[in-house]
Amino acid sequence: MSDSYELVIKNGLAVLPGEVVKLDIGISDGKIVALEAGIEAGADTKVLDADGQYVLPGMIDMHVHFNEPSFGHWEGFPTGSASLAAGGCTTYADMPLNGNPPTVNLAALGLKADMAAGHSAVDYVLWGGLVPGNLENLEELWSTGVTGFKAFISNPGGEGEGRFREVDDETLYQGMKKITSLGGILALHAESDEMTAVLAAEAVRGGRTGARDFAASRPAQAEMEAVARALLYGERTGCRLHFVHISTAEAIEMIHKAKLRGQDVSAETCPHYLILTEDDMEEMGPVAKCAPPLRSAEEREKLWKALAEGKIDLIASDHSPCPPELKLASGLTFFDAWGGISGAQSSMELMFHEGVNTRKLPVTLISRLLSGLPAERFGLSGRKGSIAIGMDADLAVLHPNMPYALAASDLLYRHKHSPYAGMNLSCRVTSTICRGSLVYSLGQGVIFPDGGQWIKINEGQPVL
Ligand SMILES: NC(=O)N[C@H]1NC(=O)NC1=O
Ligand SMILES: [Zn+2]
Ligand SMILES: [Zn+2]
Repeated sequence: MSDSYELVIKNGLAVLPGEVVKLDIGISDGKIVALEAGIEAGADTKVLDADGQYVLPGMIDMHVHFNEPSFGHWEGFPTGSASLAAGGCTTYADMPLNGNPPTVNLAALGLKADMAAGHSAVDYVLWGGLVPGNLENLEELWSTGVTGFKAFISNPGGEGEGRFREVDDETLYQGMKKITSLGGILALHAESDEMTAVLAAEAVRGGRTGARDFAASRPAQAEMEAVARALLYGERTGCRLHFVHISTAEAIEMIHKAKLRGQDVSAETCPHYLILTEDDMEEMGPVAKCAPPLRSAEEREKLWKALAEGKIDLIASDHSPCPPELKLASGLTFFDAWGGISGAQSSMELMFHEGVNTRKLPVTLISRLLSGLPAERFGLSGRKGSIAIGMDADLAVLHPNMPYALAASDLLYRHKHSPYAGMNLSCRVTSTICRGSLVYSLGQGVIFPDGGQWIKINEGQPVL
């Protein structure tokens, strides 16, 4: 029996659903096949000694922008996925923007899938988009295996003819009806375009173009108004909803109340809203610009409280990279600079560092937000998101006490800028395993750069 394992991870603290147990993990054919103390490795078995380290389910990052096709010079599947492998992520979801053409019909999905195939270090799923004029394309996207649909309620920015556009209210409503009929789910960037557009224009007209002016142009009520509207439409259409990158506890509370009323809705936040503040945005400059913007330290504390109370469903990075000149070129105001934070490589370390080591939250809670809950919400939990017999062997080994200063040169992004560069972290991902293959180790870097597979959510199943 022992010879049949291809890999055994020995002596680690395995983060199982609800408990942490010191045991060995036996892996065969890319699956977890044994969970017990004292597994014996055969002569041909590779052994990874995780003594003193946590073995977590690999992160499932439901929100990255890798920018292909056409904007691979901003990021790309090879570099983006390598950075995720180095951060303990084993499955990610690529957004239908900021590549061009955006993923809003079958042809564009095919283009993106071709660019990803053979170029990803870890597994992935792909989002389709809901935009004005593509209602008729949602069914073909869904039946081909997209994980769900993404729409913007505010202007997504970006470049190029044919770029992704925000939805008008009628498209949002009709889109929800259609997605309900398919059995799909709609992810929303929820900020009021009315409010943000008027406030931004006023600020720019008045010459108020600094970091704090940008933050003031996208206030909490812009997020709350868009969440309220989408919840209303969701209630009337029965559409399953997922709110991406929620930045305020008030909006989390609105979503939580909708859940209690019986709505099928989930809320995501990102490490940057839990770690950084508006003060950091002013100090660091556009490298820390994102939308919704970073908030006050007080707001950040309220978000941690909501997280500890179980009101947040999942953590995702919203890695939205760009070339440095779009952040830093001389003459760019804060409003002109690209809005998006490069952070995907650091999500697990940041959440462990701040959530577990500093704030003393349970490892099982943080792990569930990074892996278990996203898997359950997006139809992956039969294969991924937890450490259990029969699951894909998607694992991250994390040393809980390995202080290091994150250097720009550690970042595997195509462009090595991030608000986290220079930060002192207390813990470190030392190995990442995807379907039983070691894809990253601290000593060797990214090892298996092209083995990731597209996990088609709906493949082979009739569209409801
Ligand atoms: N277009 C795009 O990626 N926008 C993202 N960036 C950001 O900071 N928030 C977003 O929605
Ligand atoms: Zn967004
Ligand atoms: Zn995004």
